[in-house]
Amino acid sequence: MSDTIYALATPPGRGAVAILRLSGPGTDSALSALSVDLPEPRLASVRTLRHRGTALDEALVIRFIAPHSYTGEPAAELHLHGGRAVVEAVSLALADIGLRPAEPGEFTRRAFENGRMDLAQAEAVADLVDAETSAQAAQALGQLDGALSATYAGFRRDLLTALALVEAEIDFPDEDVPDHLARSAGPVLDRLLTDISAALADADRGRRVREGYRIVLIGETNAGKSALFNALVQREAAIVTPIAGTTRDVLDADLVIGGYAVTLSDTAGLRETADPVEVEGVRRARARAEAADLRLWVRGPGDPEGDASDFVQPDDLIVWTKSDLGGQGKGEGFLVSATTGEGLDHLQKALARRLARDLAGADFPAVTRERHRRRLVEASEALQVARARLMDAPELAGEDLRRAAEALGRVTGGIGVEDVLGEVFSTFCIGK
Ligand SMILES: Nc1nc2c(c(=O)[nH]1)N(C=O)[C@@H](CNc1ccc(C(=O)N[C@@H](CCC(=O)O)C(=O)O)cc1)CN2
Ligand SMILES: Nc1nc2c(ncn2[C@@H]2O[C@H](COP(=O)(O)OP(=O)(O)OP(=O)(O)O)[C@@H](O)[C@H]2O)c(=O)[nH]1
Ligand SMILES: [Mg+2]
Repeated sequence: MSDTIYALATPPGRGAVAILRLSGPGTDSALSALSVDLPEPRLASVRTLRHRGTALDEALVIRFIAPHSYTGEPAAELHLHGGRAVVEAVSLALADIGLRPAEPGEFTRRAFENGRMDLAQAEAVADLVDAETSAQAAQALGQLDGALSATYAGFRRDLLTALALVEAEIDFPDEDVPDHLARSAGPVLDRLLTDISAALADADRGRRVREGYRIVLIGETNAGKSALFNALVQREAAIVTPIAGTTRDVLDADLVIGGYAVTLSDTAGLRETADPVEVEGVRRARARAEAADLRLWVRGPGDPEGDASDFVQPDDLIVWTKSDLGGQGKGEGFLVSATTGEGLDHLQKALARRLARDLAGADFPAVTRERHRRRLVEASEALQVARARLMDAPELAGEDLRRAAEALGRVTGGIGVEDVLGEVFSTFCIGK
């Protein structure tokens, strides 16, 4: 049996109301120990909390009985007056009564362990608490609602159908014509492989929403990258001087464009140089540009005509700077001035359109974390091996399918292959 835990559910410090949350089998006795006459479950009730003869607060108490609580255990919330002394006194009283301060994430961990939510939903709780943009919140809420879990449940259903067919072939090999397996399990596996490849091809979308879309400013020294960076983040974050080679480190700033989280990076200007500090800066600039989701190729009026194919990609955007100096730009791209602000609005709108193009999708992404992507890759690899062995070595194919099922199962956690196989097999007739 688990112990009974407590934690402050609201931010630390002074506030109008502070909420202490309790969960575990000792919840009701803890309430009684605070001389609370137990309220009706789920009915907010005002009670005076006392400990060792002293009144601590007049609190709003909500009591939950198992399994109808967030954790699935007996639980309670103490809505206190949000003064530091009140919170401190009630916390000390709970510890004195024998409750233990919760570890980070422990309430949600208990909810997971008690089957109130799966692993992907538990991750969604963390994402929702961390969400700072509307897109992050919407994605986390969808995942909490089970959208990601449903995708994996679909994959597993197809996989287990194929596995059941393979197992049937192994158990009753003589009853079928030789190409039975290829005809029955083959198409199921092919469709699943196609669906998983599509999910992997789309794997960046969920990650870009959750972690932020990475935009990197890249170009020659003195092109005006740092001035543009400052204009976009609306503060003097980067040093701007007329000296070529001013920026050496990569400078990151978080911003929100069109409801999406963006990490914008300013980098060292690209040039051949003997200065070892700048050489390292240029190396970092290139590495960042390569890893980015979008590069803005920043070009000054005096920049040489260059072939940028080793650091920009076809879908990247070109920004011509210093339009106030009379330059018109030398081709396609956006014409801006960090000094006057000309063209910035236009550029920002184009960025918002690009974000919407890359991040908005009709379907909920199958991947919002690297962990999900790795499991999908694992499953896809095992499935390809299984597909190739289906005819000649059904026993081995069966093992590969189990490996794939396990990889997929780990995304949402908990469900063993055997459990679900039992479910699938129960719909089959004997001898079929
Ligand atoms: N005060 C408060 N606000 C909160 C939470 C909380 O725990 N306390 N939440 C926590 O993060 C979120 C809400 N999530 C919750 C999910 C389930 C249950 C719960 O008690 N479920 C029961 C009863 C459902 C019902 O009302 O019918 C159940 O599922 O059986 C409570 C909160 C956001 N707001
Ligand atoms: N008139 C004008 N000058 C600009 C503009 N943007 C940048 N400059 C000037 O151009 C020079 C170089 O600007 P930076 O932003 O430091 O250029 P950079 O690309 O970051 O250069 P490195 O860090 O050396 O790679 C500075 O003197 C800026 O004041 C602009 O829009 N208009
Ligand atoms: Mg710079």
